Amino acid sequence: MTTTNMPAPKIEMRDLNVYYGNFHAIKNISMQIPEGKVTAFIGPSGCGKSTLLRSLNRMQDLYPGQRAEGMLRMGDLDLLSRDIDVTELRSRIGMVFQRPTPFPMSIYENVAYGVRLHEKLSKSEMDERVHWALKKAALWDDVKEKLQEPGTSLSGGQQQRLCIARGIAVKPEVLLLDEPCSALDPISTARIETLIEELKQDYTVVIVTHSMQQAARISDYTAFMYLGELIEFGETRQIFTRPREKATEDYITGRFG
Ligand SMILES: Nc1ncnc2c1ncn2[C@@H]1O[C@H](COP(=O)(O)OP(=O)(O)OP(=O)(O)O)[C@@H](O)[C@H]1O
Repeated sequence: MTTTNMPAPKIEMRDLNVYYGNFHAIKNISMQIPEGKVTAFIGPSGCGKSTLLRSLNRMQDLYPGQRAEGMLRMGDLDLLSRDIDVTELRSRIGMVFQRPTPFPMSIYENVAYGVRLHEKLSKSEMDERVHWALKKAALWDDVKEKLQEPGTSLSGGQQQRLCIARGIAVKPEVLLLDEPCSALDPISTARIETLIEELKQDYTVVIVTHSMQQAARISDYTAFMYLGELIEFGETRQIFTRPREKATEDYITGRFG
């Protein structure tokens, strides 16, 4: 499914199907995720948003019995290939989860850990990278005096920003966010939303959200899913003001079901 005047695609999928055993979770989805924009996946619980998101960086491989078929590419890279190096892939397509998941190590190490897996940096280069990522994640001022304290000592909102810092420290091309604000208070949510707006200058962002307001505020493109199908995909402004499908309209106006 494409829309007019769409920016260049970063990730393309065609007739993508994902199964858990016999259960058909993602049904024939075709979509182009635009580069340098924020794309939101919305839809009622169980429609397949997280499954689709996890398929993009093969986090879905961790779910037993799952399989994916169809076409899914980032440039020339076949994202469904058996031969893909998933560790390398996840450094190019990073992910932040619903609940903040800091590693049981210091704030500094939380950010440096992933970088060490992929790059050989000197101590000063690593210090610079950690500083850069924490600043970009709007966390530096909160933690600059206590980088050696455990990541788990931070508040929930700070932990989520730490996870975003960890995600961007490896300089991915795409950042996947699976309901990143669902465990956060409104102030932390607002900070993360501002951060996402800034991140799209450097990254392609895909976010799963249950909040219509959040999708409308921060995304450029929106995909509405229902029962594993992509019902409508387009510019967020169009989806929220002139949806083409009745189901989309019912969902965004809260009349669904
Ligand atoms: N590990 C699994 N094994 C079997 N079925 C699963 C598994 N994970 C998800 N499913 C099923 O796949 C479908 C899509 O689930 P998914 O979590 O992707 O939906 P979602 O739209 O992200 O839901 P929510 O908004 O509630 O998080 C659901 O019917 C769900 O029950």
